[in-house]
Parts: sequence; structure tokens; C-alpha cells
Amino acid sequence: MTAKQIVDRSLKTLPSDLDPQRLPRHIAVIMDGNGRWARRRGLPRIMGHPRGVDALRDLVRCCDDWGIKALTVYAFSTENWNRPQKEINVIMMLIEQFLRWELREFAQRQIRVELMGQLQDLPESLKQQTQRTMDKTAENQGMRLTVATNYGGRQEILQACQALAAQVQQGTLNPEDIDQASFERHLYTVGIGDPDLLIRTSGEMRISNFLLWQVAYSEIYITDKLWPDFDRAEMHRALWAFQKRDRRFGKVKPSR
Ligand SMILES: CC(C)=CCC/C(C)=C/CC/C(C)=C/COP(=O)(O)OP(=O)(O)O
Ligand SMILES: C=C(C)CCOP(=O)(O)OP(=O)(O)O
Ligand SMILES: [Mg+2]
Repeated sequence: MTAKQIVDRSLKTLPSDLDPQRLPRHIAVIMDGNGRWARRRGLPRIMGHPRGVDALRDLVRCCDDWGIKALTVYAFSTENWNRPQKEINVIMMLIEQFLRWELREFAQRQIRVELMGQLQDLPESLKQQTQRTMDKTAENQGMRLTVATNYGGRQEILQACQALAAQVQQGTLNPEDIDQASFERHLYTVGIGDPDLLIRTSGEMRISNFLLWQVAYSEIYITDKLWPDFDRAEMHRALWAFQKRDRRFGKVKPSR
């Protein structure tokens, strides 16, 4: 075996200092910093987004190789419509290409892909590709990849409230019976659950309207790396940091 093959193989397996029994089941990622990555190279900021897709492709492979069960990535927020139209078009085109070009790999790896957000407001061709990709991967039994597109946490919570209010109005639900479980059944993440680990790149210390309800007890890992520079070494650091955390969920440890 050549040195390169040895390195390639070692990257494919979970690093030996990580405990496979204590991996986060669900990881969510705010892929931030594409614009700054391009500007730092003297390029127009939209040139960062294709590099962002490359980083996403490798993250999907990495999570699948290392045994992560669910990955949710933030591709376009409800607030991102306020960007220049040219940049919006580039991001929409890249998401559509990603959903089309990766289909073969999704099949090989048995990855089930879904989009979440206000999908009805996306461009027609992206909506069609979304449907095709979701249909073609619906039966896959491996990792679940969810791409948050035209997603806003506040909007998600509001639409859950509207759905519950409609049931109350129809007389099929008592307001007193609304609890966390019934509320969560109306969130996009139904069936995937809350992220155990939330990663944000590019050093910003904020949530930016991502998974507001679901991150209540997520561990948060923020790196200064810009999204296009995010790689397996950084993922290794994020998982290592996660495994060092003491997740208490408001309780105290029995010995304390
Ligand atoms: C699913 C898929 C194929 C996605 C397409 C590519 C991709 C990674 C899109 C994310 C878009 C976005 C708003 C990134 C944040 O960087 P930024 O533009 O906010 O960068 P900045 O903070 O440096 O300005
Ligand atoms: C990664 C995505 C899709 C949205 C969050 O990044 P933004 O760049 O839009 O967030 P802010 O820094 O403006 O809060
Ligand atoms: Mg940004």
C-alpha cells in the first residue's frame, strides 16, 4: 500500500481517540463564511459558495464514514432572501446541482435526503429536483441528510402553532393537551429529533434563526475556520470536544 492509500484509508475510519459509543447521533451545521473565504482571496464573495459545496460533500462522506446517523445543514435562511439577487441565484443553482449530481453517491451510501423549510417558495426547477431527490432516496436506510433551505426557526415555530390552532378550531384538540411532544410533531425535524451537536463555522457566536426549538440542549461547537476550509481534521476536533462535554440536561451528577 502506498503512503497516500494509508492516509486515505485512515481518514475513512473514525479516529481511534474517539469513542464510537458516544458519538452525537444528530449533528447540525451552520455552514458560515463562504463570502469571507472568497473575499480573503480577492475574489467576488459568490465564488466562495461552490467551495462551500465541496466542503459539504466531504462532510456528508465523513459523517457517513464515521457512523453519524443524522446530519442537518443550513443552506439558505428565510433572511438570506435579502442578499443580492445574483448571489441568491447562485446558491439556488448550487443546491439544485448538489441534489442532482450526488444522487448516485446517495444511492451507494444509502443516504436518505430531505429538504426542510418553506419549500413552496423555492424556484420551480429546485422544487422539482427536491421532489425527485426525496423520492429517489426515501427508502434508503442509512444516514439522514436534511438540507435546511428557505428555513427559519421562528417561521417553523409559527407554522407549528398555526397547525395546532387549526386543530383547536376544528374541535379535534384541547388547548390543555398541547405538550412538547404534540408540538414537536409539527416541526420539520419530526422523526430526526434534536441535534446533539451544533457546529458553526467562521467564529460568529450566534444561532441565526436555526433550529431555535431543537437546540435547547445541544452542545455547541464554534470554530474560526471558514466553511470552505472545514475538513475532517476540524470535524475530529468538534467530535473530540463533544466527547469531553458533561451533558447534564439540568440534572446533577449522582455523586455531587
Ligand atoms: C446544500 C448546498 C449545496 C448548499 C450550497 C452552498 C452553501 C454551503 C450554501 C450556504 C449559503 C450561505 C448563506 C453560507 C454562509 O456563508 P456566507 O455567504 O454568509 O459567508 P460570509 O458570512 O463570510 O459572508
Ligand atoms: C448558513 C446559513 C445558510 C445562514 C446563516 O448564515 P448568515 O451569514 O446568513 O447569518 P448571519 O451571520 O447574517 O447571522
Ligand atoms: Mg454569513
